[in-house]
Formats: sequence, C-alpha cells, structure tokens
Amino acid sequence: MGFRVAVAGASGYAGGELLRLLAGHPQFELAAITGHGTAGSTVAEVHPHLVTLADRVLAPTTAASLSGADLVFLALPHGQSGALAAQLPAHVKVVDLGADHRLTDPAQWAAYYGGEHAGAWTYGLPELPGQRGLISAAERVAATGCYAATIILALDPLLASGIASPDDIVVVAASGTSGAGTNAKKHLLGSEVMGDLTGYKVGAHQHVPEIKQATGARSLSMTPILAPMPRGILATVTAKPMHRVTEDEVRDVLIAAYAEEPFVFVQKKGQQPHTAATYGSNAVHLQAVVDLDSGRIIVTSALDNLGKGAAGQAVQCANLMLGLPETTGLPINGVAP
Ligand SMILES: NC(=O)C1=CN([C@@H]2O[C@H](COP(=O)(O)OP(=O)(O)OC[C@H]3O[C@@H](n4cnc5c(N)ncnc54)[C@H](OP(=O)(O)O)[C@@H]3O)[C@@H](O)[C@H]2O)C=CC1
Ligand SMILES: CC(=O)N[C@@H](CCC(=O)OP(=O)(O)O)C(=O)O
Repeated sequence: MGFRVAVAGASGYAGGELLRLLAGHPQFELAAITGHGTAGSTVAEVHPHLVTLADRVLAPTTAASLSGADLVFLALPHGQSGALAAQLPAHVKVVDLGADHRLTDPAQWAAYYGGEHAGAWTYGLPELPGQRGLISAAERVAATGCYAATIILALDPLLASGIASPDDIVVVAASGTSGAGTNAKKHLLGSEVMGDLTGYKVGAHQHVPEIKQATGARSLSMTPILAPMPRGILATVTAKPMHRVTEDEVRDVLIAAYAEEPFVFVQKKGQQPHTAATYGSNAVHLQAVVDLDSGRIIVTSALDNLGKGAAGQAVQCANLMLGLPETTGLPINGVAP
C-alpha cells in the first residue's frame, strides 16, 4: 500500500530536493506541495530540473492544504514550523526539516535561535544508538541539521565507545552555499562566492547545542566556512583520546559502529572523504586518523547537505515512521564528476 505525502516549503532548496526524491519513491504519492511567496507558481517555474512534476502548482502553505496527507514534510524557515504543525490533525505524521523541534532545552533555543521554543520532538537521526526504534514509533520527528548530521556521525562513536574525551572537541567544517537557502541568494552571488573562503557564525553556530545534545559532548568549538560549491559539507572533528590510540583502533570503532548501517561508509585506509562523492546521495563518508604530532583523533566526514543533511534524512525517517524499509527511494551512490 502506498502513502500520500505533502511538502510544505517545496519551492526552497530542501523542498526541491524532497520533491526530487519523492518523485522517484515507489511507495509515496505526492499530495499537496506548497510555497509562500511562490504559491500559485508551477514546479517548472521554481525547479526546472524536476520535469516529471513540471505542471504541479504550489498551493499556499496552510494546515488545510496539507491535512489530506498521511505524512507532511515541513521545509520552512526556522520559527515557521511550530504553529503550522500544531494545526495539523493528530493522525497526520510530520517530519520537520527545520530546527524548531530539535532542542530539548528552551534555554539553548533562546541562546542560539531566539523567540518562543516550540517544544522537542523525537530526534531524526536513525544511526544514533536507540534512535531508530523511537523514530519508527513517532508521529512527529525533527530531522537533523546539516552540519549536525555530518558532525554527530563522526563524533558519536568516539564518545559512545569511550575512546575520546567529551571535552575539548574542535570542529572545522565547510559547507556549500545551498545550506543557506534560496533567500540568501542576494548575499551569495557567484561573483562574490567564487574564489573565496570565509568563516561565518564563528564561535556561535546554532548546531553546537544540537550536536552536544545528541552526543553528550561537554565542550565543542565549531568554525563553519562557506565554500564556493553548490552542495556538500566536509567536517573535520578533532578530539582528545582518553589514552594513546592507533589509527587502526579508531577506525575499528567507526567500522563497528556503522557495520550494519546502509548509508554510512568508512573509507579504506589512506582515503579521505570528498564532498563531490556524496552529491545527490544519502551517503555519509567517514575517515579516521591519529594526528602524528598531537596524538589527537581526527575524523573527517562528508555528506550532501541537501541529501543526508536534509531531504534524504527526512525521507529515511519517513520510511521508518510509515513501516517501510528504511532505504526505500534513497540513492546510496553519488553523482560524479
Ligand atoms: N539548505 C539546507 O542545506 C538545509 C536546510 N534545512 C532546513 O530546511 C528548511 C528549509 O531550508 P531551505 O530549503 O534551505 O530554505 P529556502 O529558503 O530555500 O526555502 C524556504 C521555504 O520556505 C518558504 N517560506 C519562506 N518564508 C515563509 C513563511 N514566512 N511561511 C511559510 N513558508 C515560508 C519558502 O517559500 P517561497 O519560496 O515560496 O517564499 C520556501 O519554500 C530550513 O528550516 C532549513 O534550516 C535543514 C538541513 C539542511
Ligand atoms: C551555508 C549556510 O549558511 N548554512 C547554514 C545551514 C543552516 C541550516 O540549514 O540549518 P538547519 O540545518 O539547522 O536547518 C548555516 O550555517 O546556518
């Protein structure tokens, strides 16, 4: 039996990637698709790459237009999901791609986002130990942030195994420009982004509390960098080992943590993850080394911010919530070159 799914915020980058995945999903039928300023436009006008949906028209984003679906994906700006989700009937399952329902601590929400805290939902990262069952049983799921997914998947096995200290974790991570959404266009003109690297939100990125909440990290410093590419995140996660460790020991921790995971790939020794290798897929590529000088553990992690970082993650959660095989409709191989 198939399911009817709806997408709110379908004109955005995350919404567009959702439409692309849902159009190829064998068990999902697209019910409503909605936009805000673009309501009334066709998909051809906002996403010319989605030719099989070209004539579909975006409805306004209202509870009434979304309520006919079995499951609704919300791909709206921060602060817009809470009120809308509260108006949806209880029998409609919801996956929120935004941040509104990720944090359990209202004080952390206030510190990093501001405004009223909408309350926490089940956190949508199936690879976290114990989380898959919770997602399967949930009616409402808050999918991960894009940086958060990249970093949590690199860090959690280190902390869960006790091989690394939860204190003094340092992350440097570069993101493609689609991470900033379509509204950032004016500030992300190609002529300004091409040939440039810059840090932003340095020392105060909103995904820090999310990563700490998911992994139990106690102290984490994160430096995000805007990279001149449309998609992809590469994170380097550097942690202090609890005792002297070898590269093989750290790699074994990652390999054991993800042995049964369909979307997480620990690279062969000597290889490093490439963002381009994850484009268009729901895969995460990881590698671990031990720093020759400091002895610190360095895990590098790459994914597609619109794939496993957003739309792919959301579809993975939706599959679980609807009792489908988790990998249904999700590409594992990337697109290259
Ligand atoms: N981009 C990414 O890599 C990731 C994004 N996310 C999250 O997904 C969500 C969407 O992100 P993204 O697609 O990048 O953002 P975009 O800015 O590209 O898209 C935002 C969408 O929300 C709609 N919208 C804008 N304002 C309002 C409003 N006031 N009320 C209702 N709808 C509105 C827009 O409609 P219209 O265009 O018609 O005005 C558009 O469909 C965000 O919460 C983001 O943080 C999560 C992980 C990764
Ligand atoms: C390049 C860029 O600006 N990226 C955004 C990603 C934010 C995002 O998508 O946030 P959520 O995943 O929490 O929804 C940023 O760093 O804020």
